[in-house]
Amino acid sequence: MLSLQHVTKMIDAQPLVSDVSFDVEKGQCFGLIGPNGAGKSTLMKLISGVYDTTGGQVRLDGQPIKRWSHKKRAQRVSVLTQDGLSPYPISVLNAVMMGRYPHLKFFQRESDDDMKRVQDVLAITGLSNMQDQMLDTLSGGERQRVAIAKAMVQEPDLLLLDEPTSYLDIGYQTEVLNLVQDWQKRTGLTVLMVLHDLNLAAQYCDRLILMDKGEVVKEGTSDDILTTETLATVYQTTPEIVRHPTKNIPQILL
Ligand SMILES: Nc1ncnc2c1ncn2[C@@H]1O[C@H](COP(=O)(O)OP(=O)(O)OP(=O)(O)O)[C@@H](O)[C@H]1O
Repeated sequence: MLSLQHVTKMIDAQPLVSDVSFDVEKGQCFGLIGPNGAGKSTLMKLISGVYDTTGGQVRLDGQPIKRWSHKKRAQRVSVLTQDGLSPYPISVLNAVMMGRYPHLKFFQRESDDDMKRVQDVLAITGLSNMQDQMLDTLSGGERQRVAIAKAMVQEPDLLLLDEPTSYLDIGYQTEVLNLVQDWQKRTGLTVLMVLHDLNLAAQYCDRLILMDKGEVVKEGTSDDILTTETLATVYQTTPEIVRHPTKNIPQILL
């Protein structure tokens, strides 16, 4: 579904991302992990089309996304960042409705069908009773939920999340990731997310890609990646690895 082939990005003759290749199949959730400055956000910008690649290609369903129109990209790829939606004084309903815009023609008004999709998503995300509330009166966690609802009504094939849980307490962290996971299972959505929390990455991602200095160090399951030896090669620490008592996945202790 998503295929990166020898993707490289240079800025001012500095390689920010070097020769990165990997494939994500439809319906999979991949986690992008690695230390600060590893190139994760740059890679996300290359995939979403914010940056052009200096070398190599990003393909979606076999087609180079570089050649896609902005509109087509907006219909198929949705991006969620750590900040969620900015706290503008617009209602939750209107903010979520904006997710339908890539599907509307110029000056076309939202149809009853668009409104139904929005109402369905507000119900799924538990936002129905907040739909008239203004975004700038919501907490960061609530705004992140609105951002997910907006992404859902966009009905993308690929969801890119760049540290979606950074500013959230543990309750909201699991809420946001559970919402994404339920959505993924319901629709076959493909997900690529940057996470600093390696324990959450192990719990929510099918496979992990460990990056350092702009390169992929290793790709594999959480069992392949979350080992003391592998993590010690890129993080300046040697964590203990334990098994999650009920989920049977590796978890780290510092
Ligand atoms: N526009 C830019 N111009 C020059 N250098 C940049 C630019 N954007 C990022 N960099 C540099 O590229 C490197 C990778 O940055 P990037 O933000 O992709 O890393 P990251 O893995 O997402 O880091 P973090 O986990 O800290 O968010 C860093 O050294 C950063 O300073």
